[in-house]
Amino acid sequence: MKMNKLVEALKKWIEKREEGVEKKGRISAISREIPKTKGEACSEKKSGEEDKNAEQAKSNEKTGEALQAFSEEEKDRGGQAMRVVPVYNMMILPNSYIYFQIDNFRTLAGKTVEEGDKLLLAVLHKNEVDTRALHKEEVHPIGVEGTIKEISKDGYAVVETGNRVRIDALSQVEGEPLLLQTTPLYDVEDVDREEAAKKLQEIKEELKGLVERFHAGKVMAGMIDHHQAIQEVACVLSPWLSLNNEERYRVLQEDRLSVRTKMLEQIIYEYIEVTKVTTDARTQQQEDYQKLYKEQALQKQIDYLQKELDEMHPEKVSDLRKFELRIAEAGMNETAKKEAGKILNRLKNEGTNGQEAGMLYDYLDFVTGLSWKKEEQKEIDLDEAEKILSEDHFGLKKVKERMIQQIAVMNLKKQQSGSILLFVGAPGTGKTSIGKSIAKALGRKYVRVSLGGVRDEADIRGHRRTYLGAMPGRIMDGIQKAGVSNPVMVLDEVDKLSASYNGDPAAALLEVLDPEQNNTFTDHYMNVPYDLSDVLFICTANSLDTIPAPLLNRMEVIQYQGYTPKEKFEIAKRHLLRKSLKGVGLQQENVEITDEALENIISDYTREAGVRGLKKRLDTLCRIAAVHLVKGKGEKISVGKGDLREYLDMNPLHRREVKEEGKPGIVTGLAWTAVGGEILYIESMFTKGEGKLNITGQLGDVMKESAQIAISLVKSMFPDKAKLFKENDLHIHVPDGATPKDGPSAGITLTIALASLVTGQAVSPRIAMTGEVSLEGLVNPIGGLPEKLMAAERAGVKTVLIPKANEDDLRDVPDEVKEKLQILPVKTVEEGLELCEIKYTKSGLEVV
Ligand SMILES: Nc1ncnc2c1ncn2[C@@H]1O[C@H](COP(=O)(O)OP(=O)(O)OP(=O)(O)O)[C@@H](O)[C@H]1O
Repeated sequence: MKMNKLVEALKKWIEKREEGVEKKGRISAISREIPKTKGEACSEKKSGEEDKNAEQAKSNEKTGEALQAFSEEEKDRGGQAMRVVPVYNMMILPNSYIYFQIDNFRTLAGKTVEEGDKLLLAVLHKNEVDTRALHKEEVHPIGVEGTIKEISKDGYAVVETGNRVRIDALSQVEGEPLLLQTTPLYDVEDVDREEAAKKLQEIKEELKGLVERFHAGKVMAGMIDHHQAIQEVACVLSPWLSLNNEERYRVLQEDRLSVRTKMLEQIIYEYIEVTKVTTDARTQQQEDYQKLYKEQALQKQIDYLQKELDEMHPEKVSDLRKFELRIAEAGMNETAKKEAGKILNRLKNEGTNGQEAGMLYDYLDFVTGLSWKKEEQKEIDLDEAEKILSEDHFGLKKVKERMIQQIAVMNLKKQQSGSILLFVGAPGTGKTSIGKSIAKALGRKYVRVSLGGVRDEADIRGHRRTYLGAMPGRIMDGIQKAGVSNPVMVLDEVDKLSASYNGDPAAALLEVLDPEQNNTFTDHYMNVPYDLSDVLFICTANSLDTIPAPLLNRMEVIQYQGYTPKEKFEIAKRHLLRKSLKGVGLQQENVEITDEALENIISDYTREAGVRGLKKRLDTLCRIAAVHLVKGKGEKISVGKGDLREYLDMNPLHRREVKEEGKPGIVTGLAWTAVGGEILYIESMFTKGEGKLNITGQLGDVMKESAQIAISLVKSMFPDKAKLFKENDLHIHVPDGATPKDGPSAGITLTIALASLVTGQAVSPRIAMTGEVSLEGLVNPIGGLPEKLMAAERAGVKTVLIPKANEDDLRDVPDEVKEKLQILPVKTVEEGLELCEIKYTKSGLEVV
């Protein structure tokens, strides 16, 4: 903008100047090019003497008293009052035209400047100087005389310069023009004029070539043509020259015309070259930008047209295009987007019939099918959540309470996930299905991932794509099925994971569940990170024994105790029957099962801690009702206790009930199994022999050790009977022979069985017991107490001996079970013996 203004102003001025020259008679080109020599300057001075005298008089008049400031001597030496225009970083050359911005010029020269005013251009040493009180030391010794040729309305002042002068003295009275004393300086004319004219022409051509690239190129080229001397060109270019003040002054200082001309040539050519390079670079950059903008604009147009076409013919949208759209819209992170883009390009290059096309296609289909967007955090109404949980599941108070706590914390912390819960319990106790209700209560998608039998790390983390038939892992597969990034994911049967030579899946699961790492979980197949931090993980297991400790550490265990017959009855009435009816398309009124029949199904046709078997029996009854209905035998079937044998087509299950009568050496024990609690008998017997020990019934190492402890304890408690162990072989058996059993909790049962054997005193089969025993005879705590007590109650046991340390666990035992049992906590084997009425004296001598 500024440059354009300057160009305009210059143009006008040059036109005007040309007119003036025409009128007055053109100044010879040579005289402009080559400054006047001393002789010429003198002769010219004479010819214009009259005018000059008049001008001088006018100037003197203006300054008046200011002249007084010079000493008489100085006045004699030619001291005169003159307007001094101090300049800085400007190209000041004799016999040329200098262009000033008008405002700037007025500041430097004074407000009252007029066309025709004489002045002296002095070069400052420093930029910031108080020009109203200028001192000789502040200006360079050589200046240039000049006359104001024009003060244009366009905002420019033009000064025509004359000779160089040496500034001998300078004096200033504030508010008055400067007084100065100068001596004219004459150039040493040592140039060949013709040669100089030729060089000037060359420079002008070069310049014209350069300005052609500019916006106002034509105007500028015209102006260049009018320059009649190299110094004029240099002065016009002054604002754009990258020279400092001193370098500029050095040109002015030079007396020899040949050297000065060379300097100027060099300066101008340098300017031309630098400008060429920068404009070339700029043009290149502009071209690059233009190309980019053009490309973008074209791409936008293509996208728009493609979209229109796709909308008109959705059936014709190609798979590649579909992937393109899905990648753009999926909300993927940068890495995933890049990877998907790369694979899409490979697919494009390969073509749909290429060797790898199938694999590439599957990959894109998978990653673009995932939801990458973060789901919004929902505020969950606790009452509503509680209601949903209660509607779907009967009982399970502890689980529901814990879940409500979790939701409250998630609400407070504005998080979508929280602690990882591990539901442990017997099959069919509702561990998996409550996960679904939790998802419903949270208003989130539910997905179940079964980990049963997983042995390969790749099952969790996926196969690398280089494998033939590579697939994503089960976790990412689950996420894709859920279609959201924040589902409730139930990892079923984490206790059934096992390590193999293909890596440890539990270790991979650690990464999935660890909140520190799971926001960048990288499935090998996807090869890009995915944020799992919003997924609410719930794990289920039947037992804790096989879960690796590091994995267990990350979870909060919630035990499922198994249901009492009463609870099963309620579950069947409220939930299972309805589900079974729905499963076969019947209504409530099509099947009537009497309460007695239902109780009988629970007691005689199922033997389980959960309700899965019960559900199967109800399904059978509903199927029979369906056949009945379809055959037109009636709208409804009624099922009473007596019909069960026929309808269920099975014998009542053999109920493990306690024996009626006790026998020495046989004692009732309690066991915990993955399917709930069970009663078992420890049987012991002496046979003729020589002190050998026979253990049968598939007992594990720990249980065998418990038998050894029991023998040692009995020997020490009944020393007089110890010889029995030496003289006879001892056989210990635990039915069911085919079921493996292990664990230390049969310690007390084994000890009392042996005590009963050696003393010949029978223990009532209605007394059952559980507890680990130490060599000291102390009874230590055991696990699974609620299940064991439920089993005892089912089997008709009346009294149960439990370790004293397990007393607290009685809180988890249903009241109806506690009501039916006499539960006796014991600290030592001695107490146990007493309660079983085995006579025993501390000395061990008084055994009856
Ligand atoms: N408390 C309950 N209320 C209502 N229905 C229940 C309850 N407990 C279990 N069920 C029902 O029993 C069936 C089996 O439950 P589920 O599959 O959740 O058992 P699970 O504990 O996960 O078993 P597994 O350990 O074998 O996986 C489901 O149909 C479930 O709805």
